[in-house]
Amino acid sequence: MRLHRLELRRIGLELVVPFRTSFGTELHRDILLVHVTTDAGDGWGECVAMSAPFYSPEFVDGADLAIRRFLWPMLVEAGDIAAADVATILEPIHGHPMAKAALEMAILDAELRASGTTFHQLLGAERSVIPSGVSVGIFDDLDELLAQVQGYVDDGYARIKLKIEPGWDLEPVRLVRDLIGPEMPLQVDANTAYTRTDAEHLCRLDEFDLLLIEQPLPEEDLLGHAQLAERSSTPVCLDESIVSLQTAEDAIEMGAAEIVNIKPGRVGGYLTARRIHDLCVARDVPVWCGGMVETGIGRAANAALATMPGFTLPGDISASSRFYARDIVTEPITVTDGTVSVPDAPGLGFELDLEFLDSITTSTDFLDA
Ligand SMILES: CC(=O)N[C@@H](Cc1ccc2ccccc2c1)C(=O)O
Ligand SMILES: [Mg+2]
Repeated sequence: MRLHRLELRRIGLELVVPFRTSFGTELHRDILLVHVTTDAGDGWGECVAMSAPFYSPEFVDGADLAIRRFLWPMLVEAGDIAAADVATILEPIHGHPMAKAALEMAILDAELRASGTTFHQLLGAERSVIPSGVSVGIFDDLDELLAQVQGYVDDGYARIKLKIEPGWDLEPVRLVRDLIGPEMPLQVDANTAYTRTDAEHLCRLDEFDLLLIEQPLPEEDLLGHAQLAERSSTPVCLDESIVSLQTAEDAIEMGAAEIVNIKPGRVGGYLTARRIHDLCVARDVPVWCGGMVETGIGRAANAALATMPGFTLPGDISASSRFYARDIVTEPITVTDGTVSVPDAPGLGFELDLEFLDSITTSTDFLDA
């Protein structure tokens, strides 16, 4: 297809509850959406970069500039392209996976809509519902945490994930395990907050029968994660460390990743995410779909991806209402009996509520091919 125009649209959304992790507290999302117009129709993508580089090196203003200065001109220069070509065309640019993923997403959405295909049909997936997990932040006090967790249990989520950090780990996990009982799946996510010297302390989480411990150490520390995996009976799962197919392969080879959290934005796009899924299936490594507090655009695409067979663990594809009072799509994602129904609209699986979208738009800019 031939690219005609790119719209860079920034929107602002308040979170229904502050979302606190080991790297900070989010109250508001400043989100970059990309809208591509082509000779075959148009498509939308969502950039999952946060406002500041506390989760990974990218941030929304940087992604915006990388798209304007480098990524969009390279795609235009390439002429007649398909979504499957985007990652290769953008290969010369180091990093910026979330910016790249947003553009690939928009082109993929346009391609799928033009052919009347849904994303999960393209992926060849059999499932039409997926188990839904929820990510629970850090709170000022334990009572608030337990009230929030009880609410999600009542909502019927299939799995609880707790954010932890030094000073907020063993006790909250113990209390939540007592609250939800021994059967309910429970896992933790440290977002790189610990160091290798915390290994013995982290092994004390083994008593709570967790599904996994997610990214306890810094993203560069594959060896440290492999050493922890040796000592801990709780499987080690990587998130921030897995930035490409290569790092996924190396992490698995080193024993640093017993489970992988797949996030299309973090690895440069949905098509690379699919390849990482295929690698993990070949290596018998369970995967699940992580979340980046997406709008219904990313949420729909993630739900389709999570229908693939290797996604054997509940992901962080929660209901839109977990984070937002109102979503920008006409069919917000909802959770019923612990599952999300995979959207079956053509394209990535959403239609935009353009009136609401316009009401929360903070800037719009157009780049012609
Ligand atoms: C659902 C979940 O825990 N996501 C990330 C961390 C995270 C947390 C907060 C965020 C706020 C704004 C944008 C991205 C964010 C990502 C994770 O798995 O590590
Ligand atoms: Mg994580």
